[in-house]
Amino acid sequence: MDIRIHPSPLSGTVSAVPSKSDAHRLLICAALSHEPTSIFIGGLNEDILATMGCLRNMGAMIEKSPDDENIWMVSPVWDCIQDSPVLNCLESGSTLRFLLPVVASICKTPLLTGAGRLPDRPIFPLQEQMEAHGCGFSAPKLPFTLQGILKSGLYELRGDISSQFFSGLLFALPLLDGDSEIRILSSLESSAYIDMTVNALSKFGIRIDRFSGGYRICGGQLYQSPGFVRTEGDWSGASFFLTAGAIGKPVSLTGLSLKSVQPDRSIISLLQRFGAEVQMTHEKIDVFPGTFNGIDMDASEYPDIIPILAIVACRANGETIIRNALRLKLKESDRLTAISDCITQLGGKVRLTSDGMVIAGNGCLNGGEVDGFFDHRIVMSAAIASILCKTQVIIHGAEAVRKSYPNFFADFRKLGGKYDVL
Ligand SMILES: O=C(O)C1=C[C@@H](OP(=O)(O)O)[C@@H](O)[C@H](O)C1
Ligand SMILES: C=C(OP(=O)(O)O)C(=O)O
Repeated sequence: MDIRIHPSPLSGTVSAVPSKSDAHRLLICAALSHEPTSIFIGGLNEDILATMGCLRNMGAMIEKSPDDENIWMVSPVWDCIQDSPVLNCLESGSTLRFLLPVVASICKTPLLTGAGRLPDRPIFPLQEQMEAHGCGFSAPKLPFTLQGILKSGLYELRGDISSQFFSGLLFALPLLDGDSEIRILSSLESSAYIDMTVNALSKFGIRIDRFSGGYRICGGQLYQSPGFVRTEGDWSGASFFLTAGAIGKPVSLTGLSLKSVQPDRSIISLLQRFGAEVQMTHEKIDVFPGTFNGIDMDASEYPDIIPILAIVACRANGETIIRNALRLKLKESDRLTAISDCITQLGGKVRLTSDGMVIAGNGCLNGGEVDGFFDHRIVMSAAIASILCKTQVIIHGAEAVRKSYPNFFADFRKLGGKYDVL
């Protein structure tokens, strides 16, 4: 689907969509519990559906409540566990990397598969450690079958490729006989995503001990359902419209928790560093434009908001430097190449560096035709970039938004955005 946007500022209020990061975690914990759990998820997307589909095939029942279409009733996998389930992770890195160690702990010969760029996204550090702990892979990349139940023990992983390897192990290791330890080799990036996992696990009675070099996990723990849990609003999806408020006219977002541990809540302090004005209450967050100056930022803790921050940088005066961003190459697209291509096509100035990029902002962009790179965050960033453009913006492959935010263009229109589908 190609979309033509006629530039105009956005303004008004939208509600945050549910966080897929939170939903994946709550669904997995619920499926591993010994009692049913009801989960409030205020809307689905393709990645959440991928996790639901995999858990169903492992043996969980996941059904919409007859009383409320946003409540999903999850019955444990244990009631109907399958020996050889097929797990189609679609394009969801989280689904694959979270469920790999989990399914290897409880199913004998699962088959895992995926779509889009997923088979080419790295799993080798996790794979190596799983192989060293009794689990064989039929192939180095998707699709593959696993053989042999995972064993407890000492796991050693680099911390600078994906935090999702750690999250996956933290879901699985409490289920095993015997205690385990995960040691972090190298610096740990995206650490707040692991905090999100530890947080979700604690809601289900699972204890993880953090020490300076890693995590200690007692084996033989039981997931205990809290009965009902609620998925948080998504700071990552909200970052696009919060940015619209910063670079255009005021925008408000509802449904976001100020106490959330989601790393992408950093969008607020980063927009403030650029010069935006932000007012926050428990009900809503209002973002207003300001005088923007370029900043120097480290991308290692919040990789998913870097594409939209690169667009903010085009609005600023002077240079913005983005450092420690190499992990962006390992996402749904090579996001460093994709976002710099988008900025260049729209008439902005950007250059790639050895670990990120430098953007020379001058307040506005021209407009033009951009590729969405089959990547939801690139499509949404390009749509928000149109606010800075003088002429129309055509985005190819705009349907990629369904991965995390299927109603993105409906909310864009609700805020006054003007587009037609070509
Ligand atoms: O744990 C999670 O929910 C996520 C972790 C991050 O991945 P990496 O740790 O691979 O950077 C992030 O990019 C992804 O969108 C979601
Ligand atoms: C990278 C992302 O997700 P995942 O790794 O789960 O595919 C994302 O949503 O930006």
